[in-house]
This record gives sequence, structure tokens and C-alpha cells, in this order.
Amino acid sequence: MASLPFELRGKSVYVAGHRGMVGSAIVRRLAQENVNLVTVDRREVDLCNQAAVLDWFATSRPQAVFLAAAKVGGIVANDELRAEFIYDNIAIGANVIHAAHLNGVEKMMFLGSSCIYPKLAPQPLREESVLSGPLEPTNEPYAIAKIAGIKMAEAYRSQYGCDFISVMPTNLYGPGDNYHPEYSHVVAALIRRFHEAKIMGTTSVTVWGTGAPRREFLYVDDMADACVHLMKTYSSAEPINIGTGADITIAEFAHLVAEVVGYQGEIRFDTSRPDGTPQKLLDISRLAAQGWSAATSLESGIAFAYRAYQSERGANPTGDL
Ligand SMILES: NC(=O)C1=CN([C@@H]2O[C@H](COP(=O)(O)OP(=O)(O)OC[C@H]3O[C@@H](n4cnc5c(N)ncnc54)[C@H](OP(=O)(O)O)[C@@H]3O)[C@@H](O)[C@H]2O)C=CC1
Ligand SMILES: C[C@H]1O[C@H](OP(=O)(O)OP(=O)(O)OC[C@H]2O[C@@H](n3cnc4c(=O)[nH]c(N)nc43)[C@H](O)[C@@H]2O)[C@@H](O)[C@@H](O)C1=O
Repeated sequence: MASLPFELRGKSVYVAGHRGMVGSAIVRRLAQENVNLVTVDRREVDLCNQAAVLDWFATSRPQAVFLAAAKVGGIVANDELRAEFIYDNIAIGANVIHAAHLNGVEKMMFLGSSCIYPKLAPQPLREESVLSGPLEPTNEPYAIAKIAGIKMAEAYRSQYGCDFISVMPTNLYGPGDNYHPEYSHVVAALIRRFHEAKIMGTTSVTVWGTGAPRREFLYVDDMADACVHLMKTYSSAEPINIGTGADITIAEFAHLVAEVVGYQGEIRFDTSRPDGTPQKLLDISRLAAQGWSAATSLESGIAFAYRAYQSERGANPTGDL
């Protein structure tokens, strides 16, 4: 097992999912680390294809891996595309973790999610709560796949001595998010909906659910900074949460987004839409003990994300981004 701090400088570092929201933020952050960045397009290597992944690892021989590739989406995508969410995420986790072991990767970080915690686990959510109760039904397939990834990292550490770690990010947002009207997460959905209502002069915007669920939001560049920090400083079989330690109701959050976007009309709640988990607030004591905390306030983060949306949208005015 590599000693701490793990030195990234000069290493060959593979970011899986480098075109995604988190992967691209990790790539931006790694620009400060003098690494030899390695990426591969999905059209060349589908991470669900075990033979292609094994071949690519044997040829490319990365020394460190950030596993930020996954089938990802908001509450409705998770609920409707249940087979894709469980199959793709189990396959990606199994193929990349096994290939990392076979090819002597010195350190690997697996990205889980706060949705792996039981629906009614005590708040704030401690890492010890994994597998302590039933999951939220809307994202159970995704959560099961993510739990499998955590347990694989743990098993390869204990049987083979691999320095594989798992991080549990809270809900993330920022540049490179997915703005699909049905399948996005709440931040991207509301930025888009309020923006379009402002432009069109619409007087009412609908927000899904009751507005009562509580969520914690982390800006993606903070997430990338935490990943790089933990890659260097954290080595344990225990997963580690990544969040801000503060949450907000969806109703409060919707008002905040409307304010940043400059939408002044009415906000309505559609209670026929799912609320999902009542609260997801991470306990960040383990992260704080590693000497990391988030730098971006929610207000500034939404403003940065709105600016990014406008420029991404400018490049693709009619698409779903
Ligand atoms: N977004 C969030 O709120 C949260 C995300 N996470 C985790 O963070 C990680 C990154 O998520 P995020 O950046 O938001 O997701 P994105 O959807 O933005 O990015 C996912 C990336 O994975 C790649 N990918 C998906 N399937 C395959 C495949 N079969 N082969 C190769 N590449 C593939 C995509 O490639 P391509 O671009 O070519 O399609 C994309 O680059 C995931 O592990 C996710 O579970 C955890 C908690 C919250
Ligand atoms: C990151 C996390 O993402 C998913 O879980 P989630 O936290 O429920 O994520 P969400 O962003 O989709 O919703 C958050 C809350 O917001 C409400 N909400 C209001 N209006 C809209 C809306 O317009 N779109 C969406 N998506 N939600 C809305 C929505 O009803 C819910 O109460 C997991 O499946 C899982 O994949 C996972 O790990």
C-alpha cells in the first residue's frame, strides 16, 4: 500500500468520466498538480465492456485512477431507467476496479453517492450507516450498484492490499451539468426552468414534489478539490463523505435559484411528482478531520452555475445540453 501523502505529481493519472460534470472538474483541478493526465473517450472504450477495459488498462498502465464515470441522473431518471442504472453502474465499477487491481494501479478513488444511505437513517448521515436499513425506492438500483463499488474497493484492499478508497459525495452541481427537463437533477432543472420562464415572460413555474425535502448541495469545483485532497491524504477501507455540512429545503432552494436567475413570478409545487428521500445531510466530521472544507457558498455557486448554463446554452440554444 502506498504511503501518505500519496504523491500525484509526475504520475500517470486516469480520470474515468472526464467529459462529465465531475470528471471535467477533476481534470481542471489536476492542471495544478503536474500529472500526466490519461483519458479515453467512451466511443473507444465502453467501461461496461470488460474486455475493452482490461485491454486499455494493460496498454495505458495508469498509476492512479479517479473513477468518476457512471450512469447518472435525477430522481426521475433513476426511477424510470432502473435497469440501466443498476447494470451500467455495476459493470463500470466491477470492470474498472478489477482492471486497476490486475494492472497494479497504486491508488484508486471510487465515487459513490449520498443516496447509498438508508432512506430513514439518522441525520446527519454518518459513514457507519451504510447497509443499516432499507433504501429510498426511487434510486435503489443506483444505490445498490454504488454500494457494490464501495464493497469491491473494500474487498480488494483487504484481500490484495490495494490502496482503493471510496468517497460519498452529496448532491453536486455546476458547469457541465445535465439540463434535461425530465432526467436532470434539481439544480440544473430549476436553473433552466426559471431562466426559460424569465425569457418567455411566464408568470408561474412548477417545482416537483412538496418542497419539504431537505438537500445538501456542493459546487463541483469544490468536489474536485476534495477528491484531489483525499487522493493524497486519505487511505482507509472506510468510505468518506464529501459535503458542506449544511442543508436547505427544496422550497427555500427554489426561491434562491429564482432570485439568482432574476425570475419574479409565482412558484408552484406539483405534489404528484416524487419527493424522494426526506433529508440527505452528510456528517462531514471525517472530512473535516482530513483538513478539508468547502470554499463556495450556495449563493455564489448557483450564480457560477447559472453563468455556466448561459454560456453552455449559448453554444447549443435548442438542445437539452
Ligand atoms: N451529479 C451528482 O449530483 C452526483 C454525482 N455523483 C457521482 O459522481 C460521478 C460523476 O457524476 P457526474 O459527473 O455528475 O455525471 P455525468 O453524467 O456528468 O458524467 C458521467 C461520465 O461517465 C461517462 N460514462 C458513463 N457511462 C460510461 C460508459 N459505459 N463508458 C465510458 N464512460 C461512461 C460519461 O461519458 P460521456 O460523457 O461520453 O457520456 C460521462 O463522462 C458518478 O460516479 C456519480 O455517481 C455522486 C453524487 C452526486
Ligand atoms: C444526487 C442524487 O440524485 C437523485 O436523488 P435526489 O437527491 O432526489 O435528486 P434530485 O436532484 O433529482 O431531486 C432532489 C429533490 O428536488 C425535487 N425537485 C423539485 N423540482 C425538481 C425538478 O424539476 N427536477 C428534479 N430532478 N428534482 C426536482 C425532487 O422532487 C427531490 O425532492 C438520486 O436519484 C441519486 O441519483 C443521487 O445520488
